[in-house]
Amino acid sequence: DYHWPSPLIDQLEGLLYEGKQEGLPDRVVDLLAQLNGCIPQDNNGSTAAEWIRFAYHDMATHNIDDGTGGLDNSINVGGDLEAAMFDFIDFPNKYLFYSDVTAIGVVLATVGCGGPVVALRGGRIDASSAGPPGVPTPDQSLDDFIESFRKQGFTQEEMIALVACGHTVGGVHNPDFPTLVPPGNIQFEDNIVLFDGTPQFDNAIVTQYLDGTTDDLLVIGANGNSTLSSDLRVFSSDGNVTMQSLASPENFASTCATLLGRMIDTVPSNVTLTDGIQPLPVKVAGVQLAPGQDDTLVLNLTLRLLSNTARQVTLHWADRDSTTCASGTCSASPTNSALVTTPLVGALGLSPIKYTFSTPIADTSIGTFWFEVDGQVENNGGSGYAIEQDRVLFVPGRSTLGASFTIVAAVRNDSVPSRVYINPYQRDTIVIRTASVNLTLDASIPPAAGYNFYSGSVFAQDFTFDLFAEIDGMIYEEEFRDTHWIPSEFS
Ligand code: HEM
Repeated sequence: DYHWPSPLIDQLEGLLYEGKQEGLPDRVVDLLAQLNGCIPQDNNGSTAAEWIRFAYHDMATHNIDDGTGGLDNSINVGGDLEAAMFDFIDFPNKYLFYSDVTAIGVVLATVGCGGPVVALRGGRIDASSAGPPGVPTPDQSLDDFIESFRKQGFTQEEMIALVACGHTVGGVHNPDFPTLVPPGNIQFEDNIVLFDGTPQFDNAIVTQYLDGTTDDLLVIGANGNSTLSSDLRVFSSDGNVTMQSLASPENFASTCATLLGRMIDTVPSNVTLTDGIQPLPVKVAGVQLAPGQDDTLVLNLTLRLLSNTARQVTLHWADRDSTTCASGTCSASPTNSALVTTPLVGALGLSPIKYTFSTPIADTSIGTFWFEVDGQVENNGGSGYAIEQDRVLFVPGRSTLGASFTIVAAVRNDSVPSRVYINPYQRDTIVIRTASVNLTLDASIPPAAGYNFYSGSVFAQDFTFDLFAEIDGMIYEEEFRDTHWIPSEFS
């Protein structure tokens, strides 16, 4: 029973399977670019390692005895140093909680570094208060580690494996552990010593430990001092039985997929996660109806199919106020198609194709659309895909970003709105909801296709937004528009 995906699943699925960037912090988006997030930048570590460690630290507040804590973003409320990952408290956008974004970070970091596919569920809820301290520190005893991991829900063997899975990426940084790592000599660089000889997510952390070639400073310590040798205490705690089993790359990959999955699914007992998020077989995104450059409306959208074989794809639509197109006689072909390639779809053996449509609509307006794929109708389970309203529309083709930051909206000219405005969500390394911005009638753009144009300036370059018009006491809305749709800037 498939409908338009819910915003949450749409967001998570879109990010996972398409590399869609809507509304997500650049630090997540970084992970989408193959390996960019995996290779340490200068000597400052890698984004992938940061996410995996951050997620573990957030989750480490879980207490299996009373069901409290877990992956709930309490790390950002508690003022932990790690909070630099999201350095203010706000929602990335109105659909996603930070803790789901953190879970995505783990999935993308792992697969982006060549590791296994960790299953993702959605539905985490961000905490509003700090959790108890729970993160192990390297000077603690083995008994303390075993008790910490028991509280987090892991056995001793699972502890050994989970630490190995985490410490296959990243390393020890000079500013944090100056007794282990000397300072670098380049300004603004940390100096980092990787836990193993490869930045990738592989079992070199295990094999180098077993064969005695490890550079892991949490194993070898510094100057014969083993106070901070937590990895040594953990890895050797069962006589190396677990580490030996992880010397098999296949076992390492499958164990890490399971344990990292459990790590990100560790949530307070009152939170219920969704089922595992799978790629939708048919996915429609970026739907935008808007007046074009002449006197017609243009429908823009993308259709993503999972199959990697090129298909015959046709878009059909039915008009909003008449029946001229009702039987599907109004149709168009894609203007473009492209393979979707991300580390995740690659690891899953998928190579989806995304079809782009940009179609002038000769008739008044449209109400629904659907597709024909190799002669088969794809109509969203029978209902078609609805254009909910056409009274207020974002006009990417007339909006400009850069010097003027102008967002243009079209409002049907059979009414006068009392207010047209947007709520922007700025996307940077952080994502922040900024104040509403009013759009006012813009006389410099002549009316077209039955619409008047409204515009307003936003002092941000890169954001998503919701667009509203108040007309005769009703509020009409276009949700989740994206400055990336503005062709002059982002084509
Ligand atoms: C006994 C438990 C653990 C201890 C004592 C421990 C300790 C440490 C220490 C001292 C560092 C170096 C941090 C720095 O220099 O800033 C580190 C880094 C790291 N830890 Fe752990 N850790 C433990 C468990 C875990 C677990 C379970 C994970 C995830 C599954 C994990 C993931 C990481 C990652 C990815 C880094 C590298 C971060 C970077 O390079 O920026 N750790 N850990």
